[in-house]
Amino acid sequence: MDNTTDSTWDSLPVKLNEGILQTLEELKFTHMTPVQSACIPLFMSNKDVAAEAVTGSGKTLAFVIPIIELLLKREEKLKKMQVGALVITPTRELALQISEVMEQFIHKFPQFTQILLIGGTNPIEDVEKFKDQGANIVIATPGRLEDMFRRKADGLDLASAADRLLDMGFEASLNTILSYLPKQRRTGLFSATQTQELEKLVRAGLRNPVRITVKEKGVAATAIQKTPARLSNYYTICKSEDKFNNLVAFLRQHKHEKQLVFFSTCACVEYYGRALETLVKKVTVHCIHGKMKHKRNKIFADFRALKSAFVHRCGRTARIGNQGNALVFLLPMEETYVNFLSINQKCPLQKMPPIGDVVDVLPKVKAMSLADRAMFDRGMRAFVSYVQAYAKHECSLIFRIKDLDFASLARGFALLRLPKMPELRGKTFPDFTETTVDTETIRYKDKNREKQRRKMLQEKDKTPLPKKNFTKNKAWSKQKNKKERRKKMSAKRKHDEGSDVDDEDMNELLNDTRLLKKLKKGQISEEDFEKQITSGPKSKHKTDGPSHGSSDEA
Ligand SMILES: Nc1ncnc2c1ncn2[C@@H]1O[C@H](COP(=O)(O)OP(=O)(O)OP(=O)(O)O)[C@@H](O)[C@H]1O
Repeated sequence: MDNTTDSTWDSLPVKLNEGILQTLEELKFTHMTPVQSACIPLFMSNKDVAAEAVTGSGKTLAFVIPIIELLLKREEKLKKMQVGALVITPTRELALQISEVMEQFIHKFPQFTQILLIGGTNPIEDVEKFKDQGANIVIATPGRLEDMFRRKADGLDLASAADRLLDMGFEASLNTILSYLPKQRRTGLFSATQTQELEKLVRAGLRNPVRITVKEKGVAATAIQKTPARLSNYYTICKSEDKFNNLVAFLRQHKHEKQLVFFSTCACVEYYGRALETLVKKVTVHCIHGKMKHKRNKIFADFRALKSAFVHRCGRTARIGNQGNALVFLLPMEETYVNFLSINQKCPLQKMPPIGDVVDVLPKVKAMSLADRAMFDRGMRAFVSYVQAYAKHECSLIFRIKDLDFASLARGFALLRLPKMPELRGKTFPDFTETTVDTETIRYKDKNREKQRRKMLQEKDKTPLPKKNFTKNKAWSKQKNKKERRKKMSAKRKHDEGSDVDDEDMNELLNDTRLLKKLKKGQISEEDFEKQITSGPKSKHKTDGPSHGSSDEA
């Protein structure tokens, strides 16, 4: 094992429980990894620990083992519903993985129970499960945990005896969670990278923590690598409009490997995921993103169960002993990001030779949008979300929204037309050709949805437009009258001291409003409305032309 130290488990200052040693032997984990040899003794001597170690470096056991050891050391035995340890992690997937590792180790200790509290299931079921099976170790995501804390009324008092680890990114709920935890506790914080947010959390949740930074074995202290040694990172440069074509070509050439494809937003996953299902034949595509409520856990389990080699993106990838590759698609103007990653994040990327056999699949994606309005909607949403995410990129010096080629991007998203959004307002895009098809005519494949859309369109047609639009089609001469009358009204206002509108004007205004209301209720026809509203001056200011005054207020 490349990433382990020379130290075996029995070299620890405090001997580990026999049950734990047996499991380690069964797993053939003979030596500790650096993060394990640093953290385990610290927890065992009752210290708080803030550890930063690369992904795949064995952080899970660095807290799972001490959790069990500390629970075993308790003088008072834990009652069934008494929480002795709490593990909080940012994602459901990570929670699931941790609970699997925990399970491997606690099955030798039947006195302990664990419960997984993650989203995607009914919280009531979790409450029932908790009451029924109890749980000494809770592994949770922050949202669900906060929800459970608040259920004190249901007879569940998680807060009374909770303990342990925190993770990043959910500051608000983590602070709430911290407020529920007992002051007397051991706390550890494990992360792959150090951020300011995390630092705040260390200060808020840990007491005089010992800080551990683990560099990979054999890597000089000056060039700490934050990605696992067995993960090779590649990048390729292509224009916005070529990105998806390149991705499809790459996936078609790597059909027999398991891949994780990351997009920048949930909406992009929804859109491109559907397109990939159609375009990369004989491959199962699972879409998974944060806005999915229910299916997420199952999809993740299905994906993990697939048997094939691995090609993955950095992050949850090259585990100890496993090989992983990552490939990132960058725009020409984003190439400086490679330097940034190499210097700031200690994450070097190698340039990959251009992908061969790239074919233009975008017309097929367009055809999908033309065939189903749901796909058309997805494309529009994906584009908008991408632009918004780009605008918010934390590295805005490199990812410059103002330099983004929207026309090329829209072509790459296979859009039929550009959406209306503030970022595009007032700009023209001669390099983007809209479809000649009226996109309003694109139908939903789903019959009910289409029926509903038609109904809504009809209703929209029926709804009277604001009065100013009614006058839009009026004879120009009348419109001119109106303009002049408005001008005079405003001149009159300037003369009038006190009230802007005199009684008669006010009456007219009220009368016009009444007419409009009648029209909206269908009590008069549009024709009658037009007639009455323009039917000669009632005003004392006869020179003003047809009575008016309510057009904008209506
Ligand atoms: N001492 C060890 N010897 C051999 N393999 C180990 C050892 N400790 C952990 N592993 C294995 O290494 C892999 C990575 O460990 P783990 O998931 O804990 O990494 P991690 O640091 O938590 O990564 P991440 O940041 O991605 O969550 C796992 O497959 C685990 O079973």
